[in-house]
Amino acid sequence: MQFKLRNVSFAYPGSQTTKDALRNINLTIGSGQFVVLVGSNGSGKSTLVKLLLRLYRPSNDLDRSKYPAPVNTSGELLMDDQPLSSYSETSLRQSMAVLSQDNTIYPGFSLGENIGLGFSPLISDDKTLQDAAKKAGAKEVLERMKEGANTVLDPLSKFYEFNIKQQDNLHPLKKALEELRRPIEVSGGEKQRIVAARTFMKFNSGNIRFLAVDEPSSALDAEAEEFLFDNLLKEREGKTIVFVTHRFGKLTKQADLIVCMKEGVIVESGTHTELMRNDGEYKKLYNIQASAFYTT
Ligand SMILES: Nc1ncnc2c1ncn2[C@@H]1O[C@H](COP(=O)(O)OP(=O)(O)OP(=O)(O)O)[C@@H](O)[C@H]1O
Repeated sequence: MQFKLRNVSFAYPGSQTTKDALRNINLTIGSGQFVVLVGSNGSGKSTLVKLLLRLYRPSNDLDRSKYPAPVNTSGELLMDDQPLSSYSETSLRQSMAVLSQDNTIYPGFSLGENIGLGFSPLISDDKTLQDAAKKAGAKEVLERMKEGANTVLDPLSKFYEFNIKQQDNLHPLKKALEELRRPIEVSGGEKQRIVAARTFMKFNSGNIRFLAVDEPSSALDAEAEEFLFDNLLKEREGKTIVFVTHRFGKLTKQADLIVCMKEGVIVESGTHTELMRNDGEYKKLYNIQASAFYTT
């Protein structure tokens, strides 16, 4: 999947900020390229990813008969040389996968189903579920639970008590009720692993041509993060991948293209070696992180 952005500017509807979230973005992402977006907080990385996923659109790219034009947005966004807006929502959702900071576990579904929803035709296929869980580091989470993949964190059930006196703590049904009401808690990092497994499950459709990864690892420990990122890159097989990260080093060194953003504009782009030769923003950010590991 190839993307071309031509003079794309974008402001969030109703935004109170003085500058647009993206300004005059010109960028080509080649088919099968691994692109890493870096830059300081608020520089527009997530907004750019949301435009590629068509969660928002620049106004020239909209069918104006259907949408009122939002202010301050303009430009052209092409996917495989056609306006992104010309593709059906369904075909886009089927060909794109996203892993973001959102770690929603759907209530009423078991952990296994939460993973399986990534590709519902195989939701009951235990081997595929376990494989997806393993690649995301979620296997240990399932193994830790008494009921494994059948664990439901929030069953969305209501329980009523009749004829059990409040003060009768010895009543056997009272104890059973308390057990039923107790929510099952998992940590933020464990939730992120389950959600990541859902993305690996989605790859089973065989239709994914674009993967967007937007800082999904804020709650993961360093080992889990490296394991997840390595496994995501193993799924590359011709997919175009755009990765948003604040961590420099391993990922940026492997990238075909690093796009460095600041205050809504692209300030530099190139490979790690090229950008380290420039005395620009990327080198500055890289050196700040690297200095934390220097010995004094
Ligand atoms: N939903 C929104 N409504 C209004 N303004 C928004 C919204 N989301 C982001 N912004 C603004 O758009 C700008 C770009 O935000 P964006 O989230 O794209 O930055 P980012 O580079 O991904 O930041 P971070 O590294 O902190 O995740 C910021 O000024 C931000 O405040």
